[in-house]
Amino acid sequence: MHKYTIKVPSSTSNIGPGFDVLGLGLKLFLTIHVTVHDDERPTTIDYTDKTPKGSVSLDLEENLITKTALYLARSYGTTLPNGLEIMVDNDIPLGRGLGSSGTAIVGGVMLANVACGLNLPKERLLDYCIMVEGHPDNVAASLLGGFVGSYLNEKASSLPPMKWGAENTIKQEDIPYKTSACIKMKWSKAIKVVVVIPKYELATSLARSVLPQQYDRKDIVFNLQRVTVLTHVLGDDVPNPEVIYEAMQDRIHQHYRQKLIPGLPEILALKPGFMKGFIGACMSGAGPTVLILATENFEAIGKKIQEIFMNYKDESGKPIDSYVKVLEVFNDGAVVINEDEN
Ligand SMILES: Nc1ncnc2c1ncn2[C@@H]1O[C@H](COP(=O)(O)OP(=O)(O)OP(=O)(O)O)[C@@H](O)[C@H]1O
Ligand SMILES: N[C@@H](CCO)C(=O)O
Repeated sequence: MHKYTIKVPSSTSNIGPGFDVLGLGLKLFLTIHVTVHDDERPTTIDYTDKTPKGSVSLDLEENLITKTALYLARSYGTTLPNGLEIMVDNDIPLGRGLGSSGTAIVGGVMLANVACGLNLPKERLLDYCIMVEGHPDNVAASLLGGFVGSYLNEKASSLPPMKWGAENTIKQEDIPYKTSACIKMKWSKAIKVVVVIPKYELATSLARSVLPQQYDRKDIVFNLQRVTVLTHVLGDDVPNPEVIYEAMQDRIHQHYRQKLIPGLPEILALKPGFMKGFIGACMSGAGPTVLILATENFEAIGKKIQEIFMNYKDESGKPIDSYVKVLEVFNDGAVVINEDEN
């Protein structure tokens, strides 16, 4: 019997105007403990108490980690072996905009890569992650770590949605190579991330469904200008809050999604100077979590955003409760740690 652990960082994405482009790995992890037994017992997956019972399926064909692993394995003509005892310890809240689905997908490809002895490079694993997730921002940040920008090449963006299950297996040679280009960019050590996480879920699929199919040219140019400037100024050793704040503005997604996140318009309107250390606020991924960039005073800023959320009501008519996390950027991406041979 031997053991190994797969550790995958969560991510935030978009960071304002960088819709489906920008991602940032964060020190909040999905940890997958794998015990490889020497017998042919059926492979199983389970979760620690951090994941509410019933919130995820334990069926290997339904669970996002294991079904992603099966998707990769089957494309290479193999499958997950028997004898695996998988225990998942997840610190990332589901459906909150912290890339939980992206980390599960990355965890799944890393699992198949080790369990099936595929030994594929991360560049190839990313192709599979993008086939599953459909957009590169979260999975690139969780797989590679750090502050990343990605584009999908024409092949990837014109592919039909992938289908689950053995009957829909696609051979690996038919899964496009290099579906995206990813670059890691500098993130200023002076800029910390505060996330305020409402206690309700917002499915990314719903948050994407409210976006328009077409945009005015002026809105596209508005975002292009800002995402270009933003990717540079977030690397400045001495951040300029006024420039970063303006570069964080967006006209592609946040405006259309604010009806799904009560309180968001008031939070997005907060400007540098509203509190010491505050730079700007935006949605984290598809929400409902709010991402705040700040240089100091992190807990106090988070508390103020919590108070704003409390002035609004959720679907049940109750004040919106939330919790605050101050998170460091994680630069190393997903890793496999071999435990001692028993
Ligand atoms: N560790 C996990 N194990 C199994 N399934 C998971 C795991 N993490 C996420 N999922 C699946 O992904 C769903 C959440 O994905 P969704 O894209 O809606 O939100 P998110 O990824 O948390 O937020 P965002 O994509 O905006 O960052 C969960 O409801 C669950 O079905
Ligand atoms: N860019 C994606 C991130 C969600 O994971 C979106 O905003 O829908």
